[in-house]
Amino acid sequence: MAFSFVNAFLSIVKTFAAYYILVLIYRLVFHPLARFPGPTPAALSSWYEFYFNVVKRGRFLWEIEKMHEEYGPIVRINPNELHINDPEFYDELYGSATRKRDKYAGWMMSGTDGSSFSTVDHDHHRLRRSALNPFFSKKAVVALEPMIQEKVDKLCQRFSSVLNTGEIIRADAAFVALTMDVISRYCFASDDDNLSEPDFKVAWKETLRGAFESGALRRQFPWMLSLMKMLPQALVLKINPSFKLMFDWKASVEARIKPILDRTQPARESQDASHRSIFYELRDSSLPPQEKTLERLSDEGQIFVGAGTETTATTLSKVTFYLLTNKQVLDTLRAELRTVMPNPASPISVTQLEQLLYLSAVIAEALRLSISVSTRLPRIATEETLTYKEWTIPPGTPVSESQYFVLMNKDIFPSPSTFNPGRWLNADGTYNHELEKYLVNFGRGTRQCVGMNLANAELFLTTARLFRRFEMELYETTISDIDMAHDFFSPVPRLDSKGVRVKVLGEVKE
Ligand code: HEM
Repeated sequence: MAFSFVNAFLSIVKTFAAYYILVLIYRLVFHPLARFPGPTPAALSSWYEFYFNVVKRGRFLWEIEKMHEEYGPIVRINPNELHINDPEFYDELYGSATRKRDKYAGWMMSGTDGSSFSTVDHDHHRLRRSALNPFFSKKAVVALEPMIQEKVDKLCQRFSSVLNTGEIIRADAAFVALTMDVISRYCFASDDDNLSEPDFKVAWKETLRGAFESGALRRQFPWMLSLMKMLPQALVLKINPSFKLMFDWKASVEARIKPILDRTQPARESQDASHRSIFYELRDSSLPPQEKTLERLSDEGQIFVGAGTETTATTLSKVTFYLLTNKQVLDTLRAELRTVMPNPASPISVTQLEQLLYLSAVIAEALRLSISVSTRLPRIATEETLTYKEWTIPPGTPVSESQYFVLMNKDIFPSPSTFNPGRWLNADGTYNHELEKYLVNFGRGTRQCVGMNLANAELFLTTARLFRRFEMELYETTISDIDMAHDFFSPVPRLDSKGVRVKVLGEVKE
């Protein structure tokens, strides 16, 4: 009996080995992507990417960079995907309302299938997105401004409260608290007031980071998510405790949306306010019932909380670091701010601030260096055959670009690692609008960031009000605390960084 069991086992192993060898031969010789350039190990197996993204933790981006250096602007980065490094091809790849692009299901492993962000099909995405667009128009964000101002007031109070105390503020965590409170209030009409937490609830930053990082693991084992959903949570956590972060995130959003759908929320706090809260409006919208379930809206909510916080907060951390290490830039900025804010605490609106060219240049440059969404963003052209230079791309192939390669392109942005707001201004002092085409942080095409106007409002108001009012210096913070060392979807600096820390020295005199 034992003997036949061993034989059976060996036969299974041999069959699998033979099958796998055939798969490898197919990928290398007969696959539609076989003629595309790239390293053989990447063409053979997705374990190549797994090694760099999971074992080495978010390092595949730099492997892709090396591939482009060796093989040119189009490379096969794994058995099924192509990556292009060409800023001029960006708009073509990301399509438009009429040039349809699906997302790549094999890439969308965020566990939020119901969100607009994770919606694979172009047309289905249009339906979901059309329900969200009105909340993020310029007009809607202007209506939201009093609430954003209130949150920036609170941020300033926290900075003011440590004056003369010697206490250090963890600015990166403060910015996550700010953006988290803003988006939560807008989505759910309530927030956790993270800005009042002594440590700005820095654990949230870790939660988001952990959830983003685990995406690479889920992409390698796509069955993992379905299995996780079937098993009791306690068991999943025993097997892999790192999923706790994702569960916490999901649970916290569900806990906010359920009472809205059940209509058990005590009062619609923002009912009479100038703005509408997103999830109340989605509940009452004309979306079909299957688009209004707790599960689908929780997925949407999870993405709002994730996408609307770390991205903007990272840019504010960059602003802080670069202004505090470039006195001349800070002085020039303050001189410009004085023209619209005669006193450090003068009231100011986003519309007024957006007229300031130097402030606009500082924010554009901080955004550029933020590489906000560092991961590649694959798309599939569904109704046309994409061609790139002499290459005809086989229909159905996921093709991506990465904003990192555009934002750090030395032909477009000479000395790309240098913080130089001046590059956004022409010699005659006007704004260099030609460069804006390459500021791709918010993405392009129909999937472009829905929260762009909100993010800009947060960036302009926070930068102006904080730096017009406070004299600050960095505390034990170096470039390695903000420079991307890992790509976990969003950029992450060295893992033992203690964040961007500042000392508030005083209030600006005039
Ligand atoms: C500096 C700040 C921000 C940057 C750089 C940024 C960047 C991006 C990018 C690149 C995408 C497209 C991802 C893709 O192609 O798959 C995106 C999508 C999205 N962003 Fe932002 N984002 C920022 C702030 C925000 C804010 C404040 C919100 C809050 C509402 C937000 C909500 C979203 C949502 C919901 C999506 C998915 C949109 C869709 O697929 O239709 N983002 N963002």
